Amino acid sequence: MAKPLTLVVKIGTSSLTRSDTGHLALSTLAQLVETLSQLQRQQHRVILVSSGAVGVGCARLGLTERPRTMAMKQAVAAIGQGRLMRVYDDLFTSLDQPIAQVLLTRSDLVQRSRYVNSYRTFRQLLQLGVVPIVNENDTVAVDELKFGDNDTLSALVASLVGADWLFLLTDVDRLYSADPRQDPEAQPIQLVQQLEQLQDQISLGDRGSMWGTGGMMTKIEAARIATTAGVRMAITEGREPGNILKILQGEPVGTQFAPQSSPSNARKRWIAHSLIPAGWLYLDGGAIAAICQAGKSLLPAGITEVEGEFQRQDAVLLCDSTGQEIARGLVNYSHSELQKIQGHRSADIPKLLGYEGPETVVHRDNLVLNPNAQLS
Ligand SMILES: Nc1ncnc2c1ncn2[C@@H]1O[C@H](COP(=O)(O)OP(=O)(O)O)[C@@H](O)[C@H]1O
Ligand SMILES: N[C@@H](CCC(=O)OP(=O)(O)O)C(=O)O
Repeated sequence: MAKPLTLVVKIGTSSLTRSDTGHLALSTLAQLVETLSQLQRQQHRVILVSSGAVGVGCARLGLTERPRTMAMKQAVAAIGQGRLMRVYDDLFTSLDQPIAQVLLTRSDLVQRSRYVNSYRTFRQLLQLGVVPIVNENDTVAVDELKFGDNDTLSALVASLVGADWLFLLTDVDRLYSADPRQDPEAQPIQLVQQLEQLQDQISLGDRGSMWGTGGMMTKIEAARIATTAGVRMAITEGREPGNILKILQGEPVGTQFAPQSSPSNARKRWIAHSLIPAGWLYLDGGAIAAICQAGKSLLPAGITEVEGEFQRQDAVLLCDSTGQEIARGLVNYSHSELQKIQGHRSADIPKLLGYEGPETVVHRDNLVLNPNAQLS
């Protein structure tokens, strides 16, 4: 038997619902459930990230377009999520496959203790042979702390659990050089080895289908998060969930994205992808060489400028003089402390602050090089 893999599968609203009526696409859902149950029986660990709460809620209320206000979106999602889970439970139960509902907000992945807790819950569910079904907790999420779209959420979940594969099921069969709905000349893209090369090859329509959010833009962002966390990714047709099996057998179906790095440790993945940076530290050439080439920690002497308001242990971006991101990490000093010690030797910290502090501003264990390098 093939080695058991951890697989995250995301299905978008455009595949779950019929664009003509807004009703659930039951045959797609049934095939998806069959495919995931089969993978589970083959000992793979499967997580489903399912959109659709807003779409299903709208259909329930007979709304003909996506709600615009936050309160309406949250109310509609509350209506749709329960109905969606009921359909999943009926379908999975008929194949004897237990499921669980996991609703996450961005803050669950920002705070270290909640991130670790979420990881433990996923691990336990997978050990129990359960398929967790994940969605954003739309009903309580606030604008500043929203994933915003489930492409990003699914990539962060894949990074959290250290998945082998992330599959994005959508209403086009793959990524094209341009939106195929608008450009009949759009060329299919089969394999993406390096995300930065993609930038010159494609143009992305700025919106998705009528009910989807984000279009291809958020799928490319998901690819950046997943592949830099060492996860392989594929974009494929949602109406053909069996494509997942074909891709796992090595068939060139959909668009596949090679991992950009070997998987880093879980703490570094958290720093790189889950945290929301609160400030910027601009570095001189010596500091950049020390952290990039020699793998050293960041010392106050190499900082030329501090921007933003942040506290100790917040996440910050480390940039060169042009603002280009070099790395990101957890900072040992607040912005006001750093303004006093920037450009100085570590030995002078007690004199400048009036109290002892760590020698490093960002310790190398809390520093991740170039998490965004692929798109910069
Ligand atoms: N370069 C591109 N290649 C393929 N599809 C694209 C591209 N640019 C934009 N799109 C659009 O993205 C849509 C899928 O995104 P979206 O509607 O958000 O799906 P989902 O609900 O699955 O997240 C497609 O229907 C397609 O029209
Ligand atoms: N959390 C929202 C999904 C948001 C979203 O990303 O939708 P989609 O682009 O269809 O995957 C919902 O359940 O309706």
